[in-house]
Amino acid sequence: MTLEAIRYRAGSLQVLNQLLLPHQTAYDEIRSVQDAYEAIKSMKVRGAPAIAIVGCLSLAVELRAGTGGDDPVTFIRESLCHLTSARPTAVNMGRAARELMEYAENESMEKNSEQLRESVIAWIENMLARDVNDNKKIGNYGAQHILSGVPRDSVTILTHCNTGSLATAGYGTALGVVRSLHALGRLKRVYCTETRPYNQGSRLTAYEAVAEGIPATLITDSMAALTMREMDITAVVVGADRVVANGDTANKVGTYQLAIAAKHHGIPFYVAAPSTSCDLSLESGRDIVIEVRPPEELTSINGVPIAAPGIEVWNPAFDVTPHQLITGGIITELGVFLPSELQAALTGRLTAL
Ligand SMILES: CSC[C@@H](O)[C@@H](O)C(=O)COP(=O)(O)O
Repeated sequence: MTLEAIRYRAGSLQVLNQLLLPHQTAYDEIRSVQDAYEAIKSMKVRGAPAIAIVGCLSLAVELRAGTGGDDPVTFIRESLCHLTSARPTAVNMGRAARELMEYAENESMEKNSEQLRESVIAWIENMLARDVNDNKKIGNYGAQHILSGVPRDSVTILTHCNTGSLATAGYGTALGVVRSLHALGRLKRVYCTETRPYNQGSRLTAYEAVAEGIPATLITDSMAALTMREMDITAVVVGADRVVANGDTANKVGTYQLAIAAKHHGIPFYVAAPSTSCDLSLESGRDIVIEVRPPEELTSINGVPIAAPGIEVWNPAFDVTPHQLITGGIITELGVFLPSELQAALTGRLTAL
């Protein structure tokens, strides 16, 4: 079974409503940029690559319907600016916006509005295939790197949040590495953290693992250090929302404490992310804007209150793992790099932000 989180046919876009998973499989129609903005903000769609792809595809849908009239460039600029503001930490939407705007402006110099629309739509549609291809390369590089470090037949991975088909155009990043290990017959088991407060691990990663027959065990976030000590974890592999020039990485809150625990237990800690999640314009993780989400995500589950009424809440959605703790490496579609190697490896390959 292949999970299809994003359904796109020319002019029509549907997203799997991840707020309803794992109990209901329902697709929501995205007819406009505003629909996409709301789906991203409310986390019907989430995961750094998927946010950018759905945002841009919604623009393609509107362009195909003729929105923007004789001045598509202005419409594209305003739409991309709006979409980028939905969730600030992941860099992918901002990067896609920058690249697409540059492309649209260049195209507008020699094409009429209709031709410009067509070429911008084609650029956007290409994002889907590119992301899946990149993820498969990440899966392959990551699996080989992890296996090269161990004499064993099979490995045990611990992962966090959801970084699979539901967070990308398909296959996934950190979960893509797990998929590749499984396809090679070398995965003994993956431990997935529940990932409070939004439960991407228990609702989404567990759903993907069960659907595909990947041997997986769910743990609460507070069991991670114990699992590392007791369950012979070979490597911790997580995704990223933004990897900056020195290798510091913003990812789902809880990643930082996993990296500290992995270091304590001598377990290699990997970040798996496409180069589109890297941002060489920021020098260190201190410069990353961390999204703070509504208190209700902590105080209730599916509308049912679980916390003492009146308690104050702090709900940062992400944390930053310092590069010193990323001991295994950063797995990209271009290869696996130590944090200290990343900037040189990507310079000239990424457009400036
Ligand atoms: C391939 S997804 C990588 C990251 O975006 C993922 O680990 C993560 O932090 C997702 O956070 P979310 O808040 O669910 O969008």
